[in-house]
Amino acid sequence: MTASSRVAASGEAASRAAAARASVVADPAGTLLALDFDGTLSHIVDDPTRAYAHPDSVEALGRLGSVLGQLAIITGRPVRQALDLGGFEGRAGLERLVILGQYGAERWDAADGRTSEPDRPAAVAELASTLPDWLVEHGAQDVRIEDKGLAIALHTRGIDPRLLDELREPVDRLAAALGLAVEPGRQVIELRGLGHDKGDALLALAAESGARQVIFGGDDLGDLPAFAAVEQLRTQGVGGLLLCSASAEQDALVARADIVLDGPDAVAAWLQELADELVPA
Ligand SMILES: O=P(O)(O)OC[C@H]1O[C@H](O[C@H]2O[C@H](CO)[C@@H](O)[C@H](O)[C@H]2O)[C@H](O)[C@@H](O)[C@@H]1O
Repeated sequence: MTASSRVAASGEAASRAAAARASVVADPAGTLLALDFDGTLSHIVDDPTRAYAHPDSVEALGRLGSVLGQLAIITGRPVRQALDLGGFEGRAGLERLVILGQYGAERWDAADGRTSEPDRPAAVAELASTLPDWLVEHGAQDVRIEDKGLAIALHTRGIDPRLLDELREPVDRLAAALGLAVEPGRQVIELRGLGHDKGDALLALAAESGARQVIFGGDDLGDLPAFAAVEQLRTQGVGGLLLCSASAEQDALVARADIVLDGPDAVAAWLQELADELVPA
């Protein structure tokens, strides 16, 4: 335990964390480690194109990848962005990394370097063409649009924080009219295709990899379905360890986490400790 990390308050969470960690150490090959990207592996920054993964986390993942059964990044980012910002491609130890992008709609396998992705939904294309005018009509012309192909994110970081709340109802109506899902996050609301989330993505990968224990770490609302997936797996006899990368912006994951870490620096320190334990120098 480092000075920058702390176990969640409840004794139950602490003993679950200790038991899950012992299972991981005893059976690394049966372990799936899956992590969110923004706010967990990378610090939150104003410019989404500059949210690089913490180098200590990437280094630790490279070591863990040689002993754990499966490593995964499960992110709202398109796979290509996660690869560019993470520096994962071609890195030693990450030969079996899987990236599940856009909340599980896209998949990239390091093993063959291939990406599978669905076509852009027609509703997202329609949204893209009407959104600039719609934002002006709603007094939100300063909102920054991030078009991710399968989804469109509306960023309010650096703008009056009340705008996000004010936009919520109109965005809900817009999404319902187009048949899109709304994905709220840290100073962002996304509109994306229906029918998948990080929980579905994690459950499918856990089944595919035959994981006997699953570690998942995240920081934001979009990670809650993955938390629920780990809770579900526990009821089926699969070990589960939930990490929260905590922030002043979002506390929804704290009460459900086994270990609460003070943001991406503490996540990196936790991964380094696990790598030191599992892969001694
Ligand atoms: O699932 P994630 O990996 O956590 O991705 C969720 C969204 O993250 C990005 O936005 C967030 O990070 C930005 C960079 O630090 C920050 O500027 C923004 O305020 C945050 O909401 C990304 O831009 C989105 O596309 C992701 O879906």
